[in-house]
Amino acid sequence: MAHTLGLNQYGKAESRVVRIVRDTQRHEIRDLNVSTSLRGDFADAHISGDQAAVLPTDTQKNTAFAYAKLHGVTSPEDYALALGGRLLDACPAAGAAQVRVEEYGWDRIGDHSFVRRGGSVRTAVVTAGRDATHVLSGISGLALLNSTDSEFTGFLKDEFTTLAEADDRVLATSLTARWRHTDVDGVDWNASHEAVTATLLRTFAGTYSRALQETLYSMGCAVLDAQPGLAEIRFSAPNLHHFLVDFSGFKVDGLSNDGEVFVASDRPYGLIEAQVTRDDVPPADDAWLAVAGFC
Ligand SMILES: O=c1[nH]c(=O)c2[nH]c(=O)[nH]c2[nH]1
Repeated sequence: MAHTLGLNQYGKAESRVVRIVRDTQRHEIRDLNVSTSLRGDFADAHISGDQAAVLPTDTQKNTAFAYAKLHGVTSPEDYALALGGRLLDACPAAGAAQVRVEEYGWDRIGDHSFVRRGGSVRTAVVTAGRDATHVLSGISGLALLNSTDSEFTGFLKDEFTTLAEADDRVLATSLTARWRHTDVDGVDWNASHEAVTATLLRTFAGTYSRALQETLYSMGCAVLDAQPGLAEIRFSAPNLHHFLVDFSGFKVDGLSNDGEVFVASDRPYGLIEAQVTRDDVPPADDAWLAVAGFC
């Protein structure tokens, strides 16, 4: 039976390219999800298995990261035009290079601190009992990122440890937090939620971090200090790793990566969870019963 190769294209999907511009104290961030596809005369790759015309998807991905530095990212369109042009030049068999970009927006909360636009969800859990009523307010999916002032060093090492000490890294999380109110009468719930969220953002942005653990504890202390009506706060914080892309193998003169281009990894992730309580307030296990996960 005769067969014909029909439409085909190939490329690397969903490279999570994070570009930080850190020429001054005030950093800029562009956070992209980049997919590339090449189309053209790739019949040999499919039919006879000859890959001579194929620019590997791995190379397409590397180019996407390299171009975040070499060309820069002033807009998804401009970056995609540059990357598409380069891929077409690099692969003579291609008749077209398609670059699809999704950009995640971040709003500034400090010189090197950002909160992801949209996405977070406000939560409330009320447990109305015969003797007491408990209110947990909260937020989930609050994505925060510091592009410097974060380190992770001095940790315990054993024969399986390969992690390098990092004295300047990206710290990013998608925070879930719940906080328990001591009093439930006469509370301006909206104002309270706004104030706690503002303290969380301000403390995340303003705290030098030696670990996400330390950052969470600082955020918890700051919230309890600012809000006398709160008994405790609990956090569940994935450590959303941003790995520095290694440009050292690329044959491009002068191309270095000084904390400017990262690959954002979604899994696996560290999961850092902590509770901070006010010393003089009794616990209320009822309030947390059947709240999923750590909080
Ligand atoms: O802030 C961090 N805390 C950890 O416990 C940890 N573990 C790890 O590998 N990286 C990090 N980062």
